[in-house]
Amino acid sequence: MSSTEKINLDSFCRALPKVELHAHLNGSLSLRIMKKLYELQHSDGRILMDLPNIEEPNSLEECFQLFPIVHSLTSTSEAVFIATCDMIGEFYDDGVIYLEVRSTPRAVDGVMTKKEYVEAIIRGIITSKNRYPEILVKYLISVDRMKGYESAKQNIELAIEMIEQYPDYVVGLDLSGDPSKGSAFLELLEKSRKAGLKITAHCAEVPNEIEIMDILNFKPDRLGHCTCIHPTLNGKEELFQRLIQSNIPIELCLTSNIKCGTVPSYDLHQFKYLYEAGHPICIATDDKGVFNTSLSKEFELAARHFQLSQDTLCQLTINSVKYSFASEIEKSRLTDVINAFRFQSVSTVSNTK
Ligand SMILES: CNc1ncnc2c1ncn2[C@@H]1O[C@H](COP(=O)(O)O)[C@@H](O)[C@H]1O
Ligand SMILES: [Zn+2]
Repeated sequence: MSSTEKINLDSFCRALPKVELHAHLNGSLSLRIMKKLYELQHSDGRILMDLPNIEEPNSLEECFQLFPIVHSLTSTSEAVFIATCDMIGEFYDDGVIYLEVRSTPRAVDGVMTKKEYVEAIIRGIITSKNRYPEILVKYLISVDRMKGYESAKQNIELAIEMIEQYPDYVVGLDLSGDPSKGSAFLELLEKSRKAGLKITAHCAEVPNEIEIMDILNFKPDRLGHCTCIHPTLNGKEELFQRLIQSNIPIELCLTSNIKCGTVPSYDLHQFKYLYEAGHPICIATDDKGVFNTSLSKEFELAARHFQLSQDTLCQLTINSVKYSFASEIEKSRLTDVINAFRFQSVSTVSNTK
């Protein structure tokens, strides 16, 4: 690729109206936002720990060591609110028109309850509607597989309460957390499905055939990663075929998998096999702060490594709208925005020929 082609792809990916379906709030905080939150703690005289040098992780283990550092900066309702607003602002600046942010309710003794944590995020989303009217934001409440049954139950009950109170904002549930630990709590997730919450589950970030089959049989609305399923990535052909038959849309986060070391190189990412099989997929960031990426960069990487045309990138974004947890009216409006861009960019290309 020549440098002019690279610049063209860069600016196309930035201009493309994008849809982000897999972003963890605390993992998405850039160094700039972390420094701002740190200064805030400092000025309040509430320093919990010094902000260490945040190095990019080289493994899943190193990645999971970073989250407690970020969590120490979002340990009050006010900090969670600011983090939410600023993170939405960064996605907006990157050309994202629809964002589903996910986050695990966290209580801090004597400072914040799980409900206050969730309400701070919702307040952040509502406030951002005025600041950034062109981006529509929804919230998925996360269950951390590592934190045990009681915590999972609390989060799910809270999610059920919140979808009743804030149906425009809280739309789903996310199963996440260190994939090498804990449990998927599928029987609890069933309860939230009955309450109308959509479900997305991290699946197969590490090899675990039994759990992968359990998750596929549970049929979440979407899946995250699905890395160790293809035979070239520590999976098996039967598992891959079972995944393809499920037709469940998969959120793919290229840089996250490379930096966590679960995929050896971009060219060998499961994107290739799923895209070639015509499986429903979407491009997402996972933790744009921790992995120092952006949704535009992820689109650019996918385009470069899998030879995707600009029109295919538009189509992938339109597909993401389809797999989102937005309402049908919202989906129709978002699709119109992307189609308008697609039409305009096609006519610009033909006019310059
Ligand atoms: C890299 N791959 C991943 N796999 C699984 N879970 C992940 C993750 N990246 C992030 N999280 C989950 O998101 C939390 C941070 O955001 P919140 O505090 O919820 O906003 C992490 O503690 C973990 O539970
Ligand atoms: Zn994730």
